Amino acid sequence: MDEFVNWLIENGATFPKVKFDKDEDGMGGCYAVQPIHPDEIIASLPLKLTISYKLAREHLPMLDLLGCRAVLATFLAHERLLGKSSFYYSYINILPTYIPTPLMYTEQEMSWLRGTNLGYGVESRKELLKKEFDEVLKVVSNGEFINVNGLTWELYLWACNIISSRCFPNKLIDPDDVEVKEALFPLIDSFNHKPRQKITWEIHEKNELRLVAGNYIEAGQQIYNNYGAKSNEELLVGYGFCIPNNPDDWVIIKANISQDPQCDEKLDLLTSLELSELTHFIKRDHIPSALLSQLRVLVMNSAELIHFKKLPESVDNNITEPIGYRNELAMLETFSNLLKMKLEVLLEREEFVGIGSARESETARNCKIYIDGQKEILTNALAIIYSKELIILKTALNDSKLSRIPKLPFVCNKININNDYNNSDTSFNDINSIILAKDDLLDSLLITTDKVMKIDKKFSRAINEIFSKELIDSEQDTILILYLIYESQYIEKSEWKLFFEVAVKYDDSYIQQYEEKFQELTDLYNELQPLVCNPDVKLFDKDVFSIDKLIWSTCIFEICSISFTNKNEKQCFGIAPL
Ligand SMILES: C[S@@+](CC[C@H](N)C(=O)[O-])C[C@H]1O[C@@H](n2cnc3c(N)ncnc32)[C@H](O)[C@@H]1O
Repeated sequence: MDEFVNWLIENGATFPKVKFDKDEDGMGGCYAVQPIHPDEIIASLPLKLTISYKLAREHLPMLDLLGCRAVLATFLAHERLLGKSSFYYSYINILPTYIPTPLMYTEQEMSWLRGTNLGYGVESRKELLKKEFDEVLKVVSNGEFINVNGLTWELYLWACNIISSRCFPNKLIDPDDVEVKEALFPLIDSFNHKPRQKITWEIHEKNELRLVAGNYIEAGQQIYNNYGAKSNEELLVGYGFCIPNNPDDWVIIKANISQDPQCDEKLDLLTSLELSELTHFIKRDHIPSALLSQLRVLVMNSAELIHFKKLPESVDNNITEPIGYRNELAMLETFSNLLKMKLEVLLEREEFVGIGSARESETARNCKIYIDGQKEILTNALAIIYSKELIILKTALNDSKLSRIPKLPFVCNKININNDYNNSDTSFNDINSIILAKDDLLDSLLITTDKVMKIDKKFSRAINEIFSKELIDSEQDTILILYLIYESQYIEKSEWKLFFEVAVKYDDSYIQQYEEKFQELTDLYNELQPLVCNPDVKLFDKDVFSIDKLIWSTCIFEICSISFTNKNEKQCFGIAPL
């Protein structure tokens, strides 16, 4: 370390109140030897000591066609091979020889990341680097500048890890730099990271990089840098460590639309709404509103899609707000299922087995911090979504009690949601009680097979005659389609009188499109007709169960139904009657 300090001082670096030391775990860092005041320069480095991309390229012109990282990594590896004859020897000599990023993990260590986002990405990242290294080798083997035999994959990987764990943006010294490039600043890279630490990096008179304190630092305290608002995933990949309860942590969520039969149409709509970015970052207390907006489009049924696209570009089609109860409930259900799936994979992981060495226990510690953070963010997000679901269900029930039934299809009807909806917090801590409350509200609001079979004995008897017990579960959609026809005969007495009044009058271009499904529905009609009109079953008289009625009820079902998971984890269908 002394040699490094001398090299810095000889070359004009200043850091009068800084001492290099190790903490109780042996990690190197910088400590204040005297109090440091806000705005005081902690350290300054003459830019001639920078290892920049530009410098590396000047020394390695044969790598012209390769990217920034490849050039910088090759330069660093080359300087390390030069040993004492390198100008940077004193600096390279203090660099860690092992940086615990997942790129260096053994198979056993990698197994601890199984099921996480990182677990999927590391191998492909390594392959990419290996290809890049092969390219470098191909190019340098023709020149004399580089000690090709010494340039091993292990050395190249080390250089890549040094760059990811110590680099600063090249933009600092080259503001016109349009690409994202990196540069190494000896000394300035000796400070450890603390999230939200107040500190600034300043270029002085184009020849000096200064680290300036943002707050008071007592003598003896560690002086921290701020590597930026980095998640644990970024910190682990780039730097090989994680921060417990990292306030800048996130979980990455990618909306998957490829299976949707209306994928192209929805992607076009998302593009026109400037919502085509499918990758989102969920934070501890924040779900990006763009993700909710995007999911509203992705869960649209055909009727909602057609009607939404027809709306004039006005406040009416503001997708940043709920566009209808069905759509919103479907969106929240889809989102909560996505979160649950991600969470379950993490909860089902095996515990960290096979920890032997100190290195392994350090890796396991970091992996655990990362995974615990992911679990916590997912659980919080789930709680936020459930609380939104409760609000929307309560509002819907209230509207239904006040007979505020809008026109079909239920899309872009103004929903009066209070401000809590967008600011829903996670102040409750018992997720199970919220699931039960949600289930009760869903049960009160929706028309489900369980419910109609309970309240209508005649219908229930007939359905039990037609369908076996197992089929009643798997054919919930058919049963509800039959129920729509059945109940439309008794509108006056119906519990959902207002809904049926609106539904029987529904006849617009959308229902006409259903004529295209005529053949498919005729087949269904021919299959059902002998069963439902059977005099022993007595569900329908022959004249009631017509093909037109089946077209109408199938259409209403598709417009109004949602699929949801009840408290017993059973997948159910329900008709949202508003
Ligand atoms: C730019 S260096 C910082 C100074 C460093 N300790 C060194 O090796 O000179 C970045 C490395 O320091 C360590 N580091 C920085 N901040 C840390 C933190 N808050 N917790 C744990 N390790 C940290 C990590 O190993 C990281 O790869």
